[in-house]
Amino acid sequence: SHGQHVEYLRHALSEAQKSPPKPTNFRVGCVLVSYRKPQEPQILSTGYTLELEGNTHAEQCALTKMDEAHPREGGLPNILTQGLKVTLYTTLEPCSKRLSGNTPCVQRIIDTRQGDPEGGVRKVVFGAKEPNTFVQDSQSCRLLTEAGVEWEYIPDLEQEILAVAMEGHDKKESSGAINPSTESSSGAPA
Ligand SMILES: Nc1nc(=O)c(N)c(NC[C@H](O)[C@H](O)[C@H](O)COP(=O)(O)O)[nH]1
Ligand SMILES: [Zn+2]
Repeated sequence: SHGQHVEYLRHALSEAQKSPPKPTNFRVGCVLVSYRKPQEPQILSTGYTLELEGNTHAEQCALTKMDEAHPREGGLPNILTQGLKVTLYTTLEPCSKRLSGNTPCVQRIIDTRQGDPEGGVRKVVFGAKEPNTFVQDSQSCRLLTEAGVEWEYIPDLEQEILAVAMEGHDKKESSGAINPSTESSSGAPA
């Protein structure tokens, strides 16, 4: 339900807050949730940007941690079985291009579905579109749809999500900022 989606996006946002601010990426949080029991969804894994060693993304960390927690089950396609009915929550739309050239998270999400079309990550819920700071015109949603992965954009927390995501970016004076010297001299309330 919408309320559940917002609840898990808020959980993902609390994960994003753990990420060290950097000007070269966004601070993102991710939560993997199983809806095997629709009335009692279960958190399977969480991740945040740079949580794991290297230049890692939040979704990448949540998926890798899930894989590493089940070392003898032969990889995510076998771990994320269709019975688990997995939804991946991420504060920011998953990437489909990374300036570093590392594997985009959309590819990592699609790769969890090898073989069993009902398995792997079945749905992605995100709380904000990727700002055009690094890459423009994200193809992520089209790629997910083409791969049979449902997705849903829930904008309820978008402003908070973007503020956290861009914490490490230099704060340019926003073009619309009211500069006191341009205020009317009358000082009368506008
Ligand atoms: N969904 C998402 N989760 C993240 O954890 C993260 N950091 C980004 N960020 C997207 C942004 O487009 C890339 O961070 C830049 O393109 C730089 O690429 P690298 O991150 O250095 O590979 N996006
Ligand atoms: Zn990514």
